Amino acid sequence: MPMNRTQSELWFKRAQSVILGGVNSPSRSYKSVGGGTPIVMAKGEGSKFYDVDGNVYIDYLAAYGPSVLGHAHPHITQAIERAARDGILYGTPATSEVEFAEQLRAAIPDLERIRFVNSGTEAVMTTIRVARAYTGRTKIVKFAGCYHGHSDAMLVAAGSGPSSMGVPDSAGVTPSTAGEIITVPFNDIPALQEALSIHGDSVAAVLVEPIVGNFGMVAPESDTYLRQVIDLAHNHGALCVFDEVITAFRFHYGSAAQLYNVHPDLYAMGKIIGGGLPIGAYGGRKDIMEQVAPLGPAYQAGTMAGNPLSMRTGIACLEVLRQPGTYEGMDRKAKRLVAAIEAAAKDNGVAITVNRIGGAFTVYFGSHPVRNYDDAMATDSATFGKFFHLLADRGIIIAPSKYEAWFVSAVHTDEDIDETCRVVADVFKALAK
Ligand SMILES: Cc1ncc(COP(=O)(O)O)c(C=O)c1O
Ligand SMILES: NCC(=O)CCC(=O)O
Repeated sequence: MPMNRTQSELWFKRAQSVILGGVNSPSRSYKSVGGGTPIVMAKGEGSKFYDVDGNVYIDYLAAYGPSVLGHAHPHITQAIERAARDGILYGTPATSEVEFAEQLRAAIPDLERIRFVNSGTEAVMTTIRVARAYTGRTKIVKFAGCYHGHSDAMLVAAGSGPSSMGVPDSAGVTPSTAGEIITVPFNDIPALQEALSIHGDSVAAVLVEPIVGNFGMVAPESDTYLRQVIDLAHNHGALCVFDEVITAFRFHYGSAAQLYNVHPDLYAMGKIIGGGLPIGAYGGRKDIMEQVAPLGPAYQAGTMAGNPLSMRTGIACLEVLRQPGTYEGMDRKAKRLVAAIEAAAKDNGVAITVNRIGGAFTVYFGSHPVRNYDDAMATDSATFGKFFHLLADRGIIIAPSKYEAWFVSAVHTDEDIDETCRVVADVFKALAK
């Protein structure tokens, strides 16, 4: 029995007549999966989504990362209720921002000083400004296919949504802004060396997703890669900024930098640390952060920055993530799911490559290893599109793009995984037909 999606169709039609493209973020459209009407959700509870037609789905989209505790987690809901009773926005200093910053620094000691903002975009955008202020230089080295939000400078060779929409280099970005960005392939030290040997004197920062999440999940190829990236930046008088918007608190209670035992100068964060509420944060070395007003000459501000609602929800999220076994559970469940995906693909003669890091993974259609953006682009988009729709029609939600990840959350049950394994077996059978 095909799912009835009549109400989704009606709502999406209504959406398109008032919201541009029917979506508030292009990634939510089905443009890169062969089209179709995006499913309109009515409710989330635990690991499940309920759409406006009453269909139930298991959610591996996790709102593109933040929903590490699933939907309506009681501890999060309670924190929101309590915070709402105390007033959600002060425009003054408040205790919650101090407590939250202390907890983040306790987990990631490199965050000597922190600032809260409202999105990952803002966090990265500001680290760039701070790096420029500190070094007196203008250029930024980024890695092709990494996505760092939608600030002008970051829309050069951007993976994720921009790539999925066919606009990795956005219109509306001035040539002078784009000209400040130097792009090199990920996992390629000689290319970085070459770029820095040409432009090194004018580079303010090398900016990297330490574990990439935006041309799918791609880890550094060697344990020393990130150390080499940082050392090369420093050898040329540049800073190194880690964009940990996806990775912070994703794989363990802390940063990706800690997994590789390295220390970037600045970090950008977002997503998980807000427990589902809007948030971004940046921080790092005290002498660098002191560039920012009121202590220094670089400006960054925000009416909503550090609002008690996001702070107290973030604190509540960290409280749950600290519970023993949380990350082991996500890793174990994702491992089991990936094994089932690989077995189903093999049984049906469908060539796939899966990159998994802990509870996050990407299924690429192709047999070649995916270690950079070019490799990800070379995977089969049409088959991914079919895969996406076959899953959705059987009650499994993942991101509608081959450049994103499945996120197993702390609240996916073993039964969810069992059910997903069954669906996946069926989906690969259908793909092979
Ligand atoms: C690595 C990375 N940096 C920055 C961003 C931008 O964050 P936001 O969408 O909260 O602005 C994202 C995701 O969107 C991301 O994946
Ligand atoms: N990994 C990329 C994103 O999380 C982007 C979400 C969005 O643009 O809606």
